[in-house]
Amino acid sequence: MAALALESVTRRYRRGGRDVNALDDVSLTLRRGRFLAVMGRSGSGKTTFLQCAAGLDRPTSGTVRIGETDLSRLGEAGLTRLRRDRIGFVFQALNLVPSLTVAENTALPLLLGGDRPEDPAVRERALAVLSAVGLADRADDSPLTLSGGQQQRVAIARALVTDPAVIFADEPTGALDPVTARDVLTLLRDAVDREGHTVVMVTHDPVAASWTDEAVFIEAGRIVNRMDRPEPDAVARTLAALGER
Ligand SMILES: Nc1ncnc2c1ncn2[C@@H]1O[C@H](COP(=O)(O)OP(=O)(O)OP(=O)(O)O)[C@@H](O)[C@H]1O
Repeated sequence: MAALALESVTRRYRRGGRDVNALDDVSLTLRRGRFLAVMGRSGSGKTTFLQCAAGLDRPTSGTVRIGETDLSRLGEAGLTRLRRDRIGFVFQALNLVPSLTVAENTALPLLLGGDRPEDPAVRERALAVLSAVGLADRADDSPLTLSGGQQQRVAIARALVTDPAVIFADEPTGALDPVTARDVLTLLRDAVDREGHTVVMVTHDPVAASWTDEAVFIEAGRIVNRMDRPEPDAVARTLAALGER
């Protein structure tokens, strides 16, 4: 079964007195255990794609499914629960809470879901995912004492903690140096290969895209190209060609 399926998804905005299709009739199916890159120039619709696919925004028309759940059938409370329990988010802005420890930040989706902080299973789960990202020894530190790359690893641990159906990452390496970016991409790749997770990553970077199984290229809200096993040079050429269309 598909982890994520979009069918004819359109998201229309009204801007300056006219309608703009930020997403225009997009269909896409992603199997479980796959790593997808979403690429395109600035303003092409990548963020809108991610927001519609992750239940942060509602399409004007079309359907989005996470597993068997049709998002359009969920009310606001149902969507909030789905985002908390079945989706993992990794953003460029790290969104860690400075007053909580690394372990508490990691466990946050569980705590928001009603698990009790003193429940030993909660800490155990947080430590398990922190050790998967190599940070178990920093569990009781403040995130403020971590480097940017380490903070991004905590964000990945937090995205993994609920064992979500899909992890959405928006430019997760955008603010990192190439070596640290490589560490973060290795973790996402491992989450797919070892744990069978499904990851959707928005990126501008052809090297980051080359860590994925498949890239889709968006232009003016439409998927205009797809590539299996993307290689950096081929991705860079395809991106450059988008600019020339
Ligand atoms: N809330 C909004 N109201 C009106 N227009 C919007 C809104 N959000 C996005 N758009 C428009 O939709 C189009 C796609 O925007 P989107 O943010 O999805 O692009 P993007 O590919 O993520 O860009 P970037 O790489 O710069 O983040 C743009 O033309 C943008 O101006």
